Amino acid sequence: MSKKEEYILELENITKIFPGVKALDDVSFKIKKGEVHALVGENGAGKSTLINIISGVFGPTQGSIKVDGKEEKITNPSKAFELGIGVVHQERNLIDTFDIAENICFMDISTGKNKMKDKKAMNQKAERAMERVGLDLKPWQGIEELTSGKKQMLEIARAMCMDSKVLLLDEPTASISLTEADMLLKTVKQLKEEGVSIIYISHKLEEIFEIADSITVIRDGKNIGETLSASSLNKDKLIELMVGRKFVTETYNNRDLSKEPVILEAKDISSKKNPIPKSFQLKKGEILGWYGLVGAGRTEYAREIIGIDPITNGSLLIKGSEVSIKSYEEAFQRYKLCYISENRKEEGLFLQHNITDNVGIIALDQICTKGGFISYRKQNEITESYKESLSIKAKDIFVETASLSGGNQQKICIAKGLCVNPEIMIIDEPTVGIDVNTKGEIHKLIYELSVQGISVIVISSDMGELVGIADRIIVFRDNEIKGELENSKDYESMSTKVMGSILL
Ligand SMILES: Nc1ncnc2c1ncn2[C@@H]1O[C@H](COP(=O)(O)OP(=O)(O)OP(=O)(O)O)[C@@H](O)[C@H]1O
Repeated sequence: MSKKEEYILELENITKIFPGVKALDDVSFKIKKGEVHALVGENGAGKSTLINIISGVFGPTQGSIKVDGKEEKITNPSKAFELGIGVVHQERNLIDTFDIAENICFMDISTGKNKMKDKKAMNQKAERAMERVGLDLKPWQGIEELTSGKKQMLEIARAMCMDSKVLLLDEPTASISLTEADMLLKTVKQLKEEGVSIIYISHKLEEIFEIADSITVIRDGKNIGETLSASSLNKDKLIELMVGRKFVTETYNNRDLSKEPVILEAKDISSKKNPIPKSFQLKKGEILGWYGLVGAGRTEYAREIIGIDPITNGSLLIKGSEVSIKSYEEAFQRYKLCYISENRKEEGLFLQHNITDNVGIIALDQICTKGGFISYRKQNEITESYKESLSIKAKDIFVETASLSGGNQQKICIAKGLCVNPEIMIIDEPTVGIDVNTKGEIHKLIYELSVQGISVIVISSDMGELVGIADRIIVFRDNEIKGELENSKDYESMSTKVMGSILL
């Protein structure tokens, strides 16, 4: 077989320099037809930059790309589409004013193949695409009301129906349910059988070992060694290659919190949106895990507690006194209760603003002078101190937050939460899309906050995460609390108990 036939995509000596940052430094790898090739590396290693270069979002500073043996200049996304390169980026790329079929057939519309004239054909194409990924929606439905998991699956369906020769998937399972993820992995395997080549990025290493044939490790923008066959590696070895040293998972021992006072208590609270009553207690300095699959109703419950969705029945007590929180502003200003959203890009940060402005907006009461002026000196001092204490990796505090890695963005969200001197923190999916090393750092941070006396609720779909750090775990399913478990810190026995509660 000639080289032209063997490799569908070849990246040669790709370098990308952003102002002040060398995101990629001489990266090369090749991918064969019908191969699943994983790209792994820590947050900020340069994986998404590579995906953006292959899909024509921006060009490389140096280096070349060959598609099917021929050198190509992929100067824009339409060119990538023409070459048979489909992509699902980390950020959602759907148009709210388009219905499902129009979103799925977007490239047909924008390249003039179907100028929305043949709606029936579009609907049929959308139905076939959705069936392929197990989405049971109508093609004429709007997309605004869809959950982020469904939107993600829609983008995957769209990329899959483009008849791509190469499909780029950048963290496709970060915000979808386990069932959806299973379906996605099955579809990836099926596409591979059909001869499609797939570049797959994920921080979930189990997935990598389940589907990848070959793996390229990127560290600080550089290739680490040659492309490796997945079967020659194990998880520990892969982590070592990613982080550049032996990696040891920190363990947090069980604590006796029986004498600590209850800080937050919900007694049978429910709302219009979520009428099933639920109760729990949170002690001072406790880490309480809320486990459940995506869609189990945990975020909705948190929204009731922080005053976004009004509680219609039951009572909420803070330090023993019944409270009625009317807004999130009241939650954090008056009750020192802060919430860190799972959706850091859309709800957690002003992405086009720098780090110090993101922190300053929350710390206004600390940085405003008596005359109402902002003290930028004070604002920068506060931001610098969080940059230091949370080990936020950025050139300086004036860097645009959009350009930072997911892990560093998450730390800025935590810094913003800390600005209100919280007594209670609810952190929703703290490590989605975060690499194994930074995940460890964030767990340590949460543990340290709890040792300082802050009570933390961690909402997570990652059982390993909760078994690692939580003192107790509450299990959610279908908007109900199905169980409450002391954490033995033994993963096997906790999984059995959690699954037992879910199935009850
Ligand atoms: N538009 C940009 N302007 C400036 N710097 C950027 C830009 N995009 C990315 N970077 C920087 O390039 C480097 C690589 O980022 P990239 O997003 O490619 O990493 P990643 O491996 O995909 O990380 P993650 O796993 O968090 O998605 C980082 O230092 C990032 O801050």
